[in-house]
Amino acid sequence: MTPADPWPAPRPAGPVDGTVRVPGSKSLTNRWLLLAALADGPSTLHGVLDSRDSRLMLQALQALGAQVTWAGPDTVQITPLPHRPDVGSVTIDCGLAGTVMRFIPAVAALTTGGVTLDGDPEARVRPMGPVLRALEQLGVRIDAPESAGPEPTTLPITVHGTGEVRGGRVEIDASGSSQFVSALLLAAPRFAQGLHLVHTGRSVPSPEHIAMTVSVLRQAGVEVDDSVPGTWRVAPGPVLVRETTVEPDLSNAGPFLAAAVVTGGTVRIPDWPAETTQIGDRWRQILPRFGATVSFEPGTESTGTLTVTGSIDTDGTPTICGPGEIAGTAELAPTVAALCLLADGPSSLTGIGHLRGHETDRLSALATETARVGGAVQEGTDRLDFAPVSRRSLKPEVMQTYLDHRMATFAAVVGLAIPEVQIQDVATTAKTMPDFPQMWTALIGTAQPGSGA
Ligand SMILES: O=C(O)C1=C[C@@H](OP(=O)(O)O)[C@@H](O)[C@H](O)C1
Ligand SMILES: C=C(OP(=O)(O)O)C(=O)O
Repeated sequence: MTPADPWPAPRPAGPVDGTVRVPGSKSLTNRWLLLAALADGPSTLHGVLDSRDSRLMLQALQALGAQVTWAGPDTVQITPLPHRPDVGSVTIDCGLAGTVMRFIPAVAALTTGGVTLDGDPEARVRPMGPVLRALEQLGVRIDAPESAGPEPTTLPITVHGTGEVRGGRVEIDASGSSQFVSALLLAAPRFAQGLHLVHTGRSVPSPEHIAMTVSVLRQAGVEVDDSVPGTWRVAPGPVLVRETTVEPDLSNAGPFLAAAVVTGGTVRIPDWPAETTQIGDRWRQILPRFGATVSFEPGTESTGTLTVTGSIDTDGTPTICGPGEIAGTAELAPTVAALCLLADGPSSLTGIGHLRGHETDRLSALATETARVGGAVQEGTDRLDFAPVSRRSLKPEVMQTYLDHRMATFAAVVGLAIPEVQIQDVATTAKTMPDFPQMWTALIGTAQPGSGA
């Protein structure tokens, strides 16, 4: 069902009390799909996310010669790319998916033909230079329209694969995105000499996502040495996926957990992995800083239920502590920012400059939307500093989402505390969570009248 546009953000009648099953992780889905396409035999993946980004990844891998069958709503069977497939001249739509536009060029280099990658207009400003320069250092020819100059840094590009990538040592500056590193590591077992990747810049953002890449490669039997900080060595060799299950998306669990904090209610997320490389596991440390109680109850051997309960004042009003400084939240930043906007004390999100290269310039978008509803924030080059304002002074507005799924969920969390907020283009959440409007409405519907948000 197409949601209304603008969409009236549901307002809870009191504290929410619900259990939310979140779909598969975007980052794990797209890594497993890619590895299955490079594997030595067919694979079956369970818990696969069905969203715009994962469909784009599947279509890209199919264009490069993989065979894909949906065997259930979240189960996909994949027959890998043949050896050196001749794909002719193909165009791949990357949409606005960082994982597709950054991860696919190295896979395209393993085919023969001309593979053109393009995407949404907003994708054409997302940085990709370091991935392209690295592939060139490894002997891959890449070209782009003349207007892009001799060293293209953005879409559209064409990869002219020869069916083989030499591999070996390569240096890149990955301070703009961890995806530059992940992109090269994921295809590296199929490079003739494997890969010795050295990062030369400032720190790499989202280190959790690189740890995730290393972890999935190891689970697929690939030898990876990450013992030297800023350096990764991947041995050439077979990729063995066979059968695996994707964990739920803990980043996308964030807005639902935040609803417990904002309303002083309780939200449970089942199937939470006991151990994970997902950055969303940091909710366990982040949410207590806003006054919430977080508990984990083991269920199966490897998963349990995460429960978050927001804090309530003596007079029954939900309270959100000002957490002070929170560093390096990466893709969690928009949800954390919504809590900072509503918090009773000051807070700063630091080390998030690279969010300017996400689906939109998220620092600027978060600052603009915070100010739109009457929140107080200062935008720095790589930080946001929030000052507390009274909830009563916040204004109902139509919040803009900039084609960014996490700006839509940011607005939904803010909309819990301000009557009559509307969200422009909530459907943009289809990038990673197509059912968000229904799931959100169902959770907010669990709120019972009483002390309210
Ligand atoms: O590899 C991945 O799956 C991702 C890496 C991160 O990118 P950045 O390092 O650009 O933040 C993250 O923010 C993005 O949502 C997904
Ligand atoms: C930055 C994000 O996505 P992408 O994979 O497109 O980089 C995100 O989901 O927050």
